[in-house]
Amino acid sequence: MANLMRYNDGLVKLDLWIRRLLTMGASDVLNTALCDGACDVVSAETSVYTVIDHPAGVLTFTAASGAWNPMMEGVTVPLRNGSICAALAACRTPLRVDSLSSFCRESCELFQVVEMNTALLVPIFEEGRVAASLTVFRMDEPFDQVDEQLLQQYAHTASAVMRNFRLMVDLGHHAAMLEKQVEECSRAEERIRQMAYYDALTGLPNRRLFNDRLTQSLALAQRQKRHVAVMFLDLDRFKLINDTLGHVVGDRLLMAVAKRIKNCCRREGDTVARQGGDEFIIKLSSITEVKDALKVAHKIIDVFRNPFIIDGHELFITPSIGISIYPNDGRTCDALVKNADVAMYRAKEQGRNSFQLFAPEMNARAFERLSMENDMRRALDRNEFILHYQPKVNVEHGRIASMEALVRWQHPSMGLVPPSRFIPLAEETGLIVPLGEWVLRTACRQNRAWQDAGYPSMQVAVNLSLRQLQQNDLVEMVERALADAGLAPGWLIIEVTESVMMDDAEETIRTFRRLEQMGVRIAIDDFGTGYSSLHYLKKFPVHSLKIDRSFVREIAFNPDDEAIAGAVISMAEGLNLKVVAEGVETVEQMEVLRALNCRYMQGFLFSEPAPAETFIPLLGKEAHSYLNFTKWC
Ligand SMILES: Nc1nc2c(ncn2[C@@H]2O[C@@H]3COP(=O)(O)O[C@H]4[C@@H](O)[C@H](n5cnc6c(=O)[nH]c(N)nc65)O[C@@H]4COP(=O)(O)O[C@H]3[C@H]2O)c(=O)[nH]1
Repeated sequence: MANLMRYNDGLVKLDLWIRRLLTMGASDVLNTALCDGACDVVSAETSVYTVIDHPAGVLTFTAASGAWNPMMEGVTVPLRNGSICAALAACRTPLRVDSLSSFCRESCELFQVVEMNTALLVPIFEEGRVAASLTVFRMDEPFDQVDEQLLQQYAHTASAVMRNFRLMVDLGHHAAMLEKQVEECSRAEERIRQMAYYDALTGLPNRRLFNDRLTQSLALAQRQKRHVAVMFLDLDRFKLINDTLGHVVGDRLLMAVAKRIKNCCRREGDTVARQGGDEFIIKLSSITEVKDALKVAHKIIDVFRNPFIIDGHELFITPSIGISIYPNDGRTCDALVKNADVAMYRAKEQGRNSFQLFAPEMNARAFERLSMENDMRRALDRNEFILHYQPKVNVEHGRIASMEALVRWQHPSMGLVPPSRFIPLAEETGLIVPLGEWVLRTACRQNRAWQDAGYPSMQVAVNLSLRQLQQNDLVEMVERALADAGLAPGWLIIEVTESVMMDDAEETIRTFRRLEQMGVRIAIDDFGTGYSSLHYLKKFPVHSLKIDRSFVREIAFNPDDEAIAGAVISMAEGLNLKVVAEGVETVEQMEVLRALNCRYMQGFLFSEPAPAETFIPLLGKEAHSYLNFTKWC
């Protein structure tokens, strides 16, 4: 009887605690009922997560740094006396089991406490039956880093534990109860561990487990004076595959990629983890010198040479890898991963499908990027951008057929900066939107001014980036720019790369249709470098396509490039599209292209992009006599 009273007393305490949570606000409870005799559980460093499973729903509270906030206000339910089913608490600072146990013993000293590896189970009896159970899980992560799915799994486990308890107690299996319960909880713990430390899609360790292992390897490497390599791997153009072929194919590709990478890193001490999205991180702790890490990087690049066959699609994808080495490139997990990431970006800039070792200058580069971003924000107001124009020539008679406007930045200290150095940053930061509008307006105005000055009328092409294409009011912006410049829409060509077009193909088709209805012409830039989806090509209202420079470069002596260019030209003819070959630098290239029936060409052979003043003579009636190719004309 005394026991029962004590149990009931405990239950009332717990109920009181939860009632206080509901009525007083959590922070007060924190300092009163919950902390009662258990201050070590809740400190400024501690996050606590509580789930009370109730027949009418789940009540959830979160706490970070000691402040409690209701997380899911919508599901707050009133609790009836004695209807508490389960509670769950998670602490940010790793708590030793015995300190948790003392917390429970002290605050609910009358409860029977079952200790497990990382959890405590506190059955709460009422009149000889299990009325509730308090399940306390220990977690090593701050609450805000624990994902929702995992927390739900905890809540689910807590209530499953309680149900089993009730059942077993009801059946009178008191003796076996605790043992079975521990077993059940261990299995649940294993499931939770799997979710907490492994990536659900690929089964690889996740970032959390990776950090744990890296921390251990670094401690060992420090004692043994050895190296540890960290690699940051990002798949090139993965998004394109995801967007064109769908997430199911994308996911399967990631699984296959994970397998191949794992096969390259099989030594003891190697860990391949998924960082998220299409990013992987790798730890190699068995290396004796930097060379060993480079060998592995080579091996990884090599295993990507063969295509991945996913759902009947033959997919080619390449990785970009950045490598940092302990202790030279960093002594902590964060520093090593960050520097490997910086090196990975460098690998991407260098043309993808490659790896880069971290070098301290790269951080200087990151700093340079930051100051460049700041400069760029001011550059528009200061009129530091200028346009250069490059002719597209009709090689049948040597006259300029149209021109392309290419932006440059006249930087006060760096001089003339080419677009390759600032367009990607402008895209990343969103500055491309105002900059792109400036380019469009300036090119339209310039074209109109040349027409007014009596030069032969011709189209001007302007490049459009992904960010601009995603603008809701893009069509209206183009319309306004044309109207303000007084230029008829037919004199404007919008150039968009294949990959940008495919980012959201259906939306692009809608936008292009509206532009086409307005009279604007559309060209596909860098054709052949993206997915070259013929299915879509037919659907896009485009008027011309530009054969990418990479096919033109070796066309005079590489039969494959010649065959590709030939195929593109005949296909374009079939679809009634104009073809422009980009990057024509030599007479030989021009001859091969001409033999393939390509009439329009652009490249240094004819003229480099030039500022408006220098471009004017090319516009004259005698245009061909000003072009470089008069040499062979
Ligand atoms: N090696 C070689 N290169 C040649 C030859 N002929 C022309 N080029 C270069 O090829 C690029 C053609 O432009 P793009 O493919 O649209 O590629 C452009 C375009 O994607 C982007 N870009 C330039 N201006 C703008 C702009 O106003 N807006 C946007 N969104 N992108 C722009 O920057 C890229 C690079 O522009 P540029 O440096 O001006 O580089 C230009 C041009 O200078 C040649 O014979 N040989």
